[in-house]
Order: sequence, then C-alpha cells, then structure tokens
Amino acid sequence: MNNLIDGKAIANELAVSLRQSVAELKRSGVQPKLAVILVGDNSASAIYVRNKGRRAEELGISFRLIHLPATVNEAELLRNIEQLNQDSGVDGILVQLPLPAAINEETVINAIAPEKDVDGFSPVNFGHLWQNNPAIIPSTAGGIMTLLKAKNIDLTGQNVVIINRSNIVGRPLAALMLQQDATVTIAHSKTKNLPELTRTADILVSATGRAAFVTKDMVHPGAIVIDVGMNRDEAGKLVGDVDFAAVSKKAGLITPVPGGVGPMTVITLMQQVVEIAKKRKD
Ligand SMILES: Nc1nc(=O)c2c([nH]1)NC[C@@H]1CN(c3ccc(C(=O)N[C@@H](CCC(=O)O)C(=O)O)cc3)C=[N+]21
Repeated sequence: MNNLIDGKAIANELAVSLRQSVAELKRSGVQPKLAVILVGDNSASAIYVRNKGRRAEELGISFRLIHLPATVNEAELLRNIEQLNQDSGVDGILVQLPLPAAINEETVINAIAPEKDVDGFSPVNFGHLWQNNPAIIPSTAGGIMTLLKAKNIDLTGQNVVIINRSNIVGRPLAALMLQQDATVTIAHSKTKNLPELTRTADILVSATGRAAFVTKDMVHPGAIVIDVGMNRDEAGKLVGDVDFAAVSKKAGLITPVPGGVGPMTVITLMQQVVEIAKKRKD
C-alpha cells in the first residue's frame, strides 16, 4: 500500500535538522527547555507525556515534568505556572489536557505567559492565528500542515471537511488551512447529514474520539484522509477514528494510527520549543 502517509518517518526526518538547531543553540549558551505539568493519573495522558519526554531527550531539549496529584487545587496549579513563567531557563510551558473537572481549563491556560505558551492555546496566540499572523500554533494542527507539505499537497481551492470544533484541533487547523486558500468546513455533532458533507471533501480530517466513526461510504474515492483519533479498541490496541481496513482501499492518501498524526504533534511541539529558545538571543 503506497497511499500511506508515514508520520513517524516524516517526524524522524524533521528530528535530524532539529537536533542540529538544538546543538547550535547550546553552543551559543542556550539550553532549550520544555516544562510539562501533568495533573492526576490519566493513563493516556501519561503515555503522551512520556512520548514527549523521550523525543525531547533525544533532541537534546531539557524536559521537566511536574506531576501534581489529581486532588491539587486550582490555586496551587496556578502557583506552579507562575513559577515557570518567571523562570528564565524555561522556554515552553505545557499543561497536559484534560484537567480534572474541579479545575477550570480556561483559567489555567490563560495563566501561561503567551510567549511560553508552546501549545498555542492562549487567547493571544489564538488571536494571532485567526488574524492570519500565526505565532505559536497548536501542535496537532501544525503537525498536520507539515505532513501535507511533506507530501507536496497544495491546499489552494481544496474542499476540506474537519470533523472537530475544539480549540485544540479543529479551529486552529481550519485557520491554518484557510490561510493556504482551502475551502474549509467544520463539522460537529449537530451537523446535518454528515456523510453527504464528508463525501464532498478532497481532504477529510477526523478527530471525534470514536473508533470506526469514518466509514468508507463517507469518503470520496481518492480523497486524502487525516485521522486524528486516539481510541482504544476492545483489545486495548490504539486505533484512530477511521475504519482503516476499508477506507484505506478507497482513499488517495491516508494517515495510520499509530504512526500518523501523533508523532507529528510531538515533533511540532519540539520545533516550537526551539523557536521560542532562539528568541532568547534576540
Ligand atoms: N496541552 C496539551 N497539549 C497536547 O499536545 C496534548 C494534550 N494537551 N492532551 C492530549 C493530546 C494528545 N496528544 C498526543 C501526543 C502524542 C501522541 C503520540 O505520540 N502518538 C503515537 C503513539 C501513542 C501511543 O503509543 O499510545 C502515535 O500516534 O503513533 C498522541 C497524542 C497531545 N495532546
């Protein structure tokens, strides 16, 4: 099957030059550093954070994990963020989502200094993105753009349907694709006649969190299918949103799970840590 987009391989290629950028920064006396705050013991979050730590270490980026108990109160979490905001040795701050229900995610995200908000979730970075002047962008959306670029896909005039309206994936991805002259539709749980809509897509992106949500009748032959889903099947195996066996026979290009968007998210995060660290020299 040669219609597979190998996100892992693309991420590994990008890692080569990124490692050089880190080495160069170190020679000039700057040690790039990412701080991650993980609250509680969500097993999926623990895996994602571990993957980020591994990649950082391999690139020569310092990685500080602050693991707080699920019972931590908001004020305590905000104090931790404030400390990282003040620490001139920290370039990027990431608070792993989701947070426990007792904590207001918006309050927490807004507490991160925008220039260290490596996720691009803060209102300032979000605003820059929608003003068509992106600064720090959400990693999953950025990673998908890099993946399409690596495959020489021109978005001009393409019909894109994104099944996800979150601030983390759907909205930032829509902004980035619009910037490259795609015609973007954001679909969600209230969208009428979804299969009819998705069949109009030249590029279909799904991030619903439901295994086998995207079936082959929803996909136009030859379409590009980007699977952002991270689900566990009955056997506990990681699967995406797309019925991969059937849809991969129909799609022009398709990303697998694992090995598609996930590794691109992580490498994009690291690229942004390095970009922020470069600013220390300005
Ligand atoms: N503040 C914040 N920023 C995030 O960027 C963020 C977050 N919260 N919360 C959760 C999502 C999810 N996410 C992933 C990261 C790596 C993989 C990844 O490495 N996936 C691998 C394998 C995963 C595995 O081994 O289970 C793959 O798809 O091949 C996936 C998903 C980042 N997120």
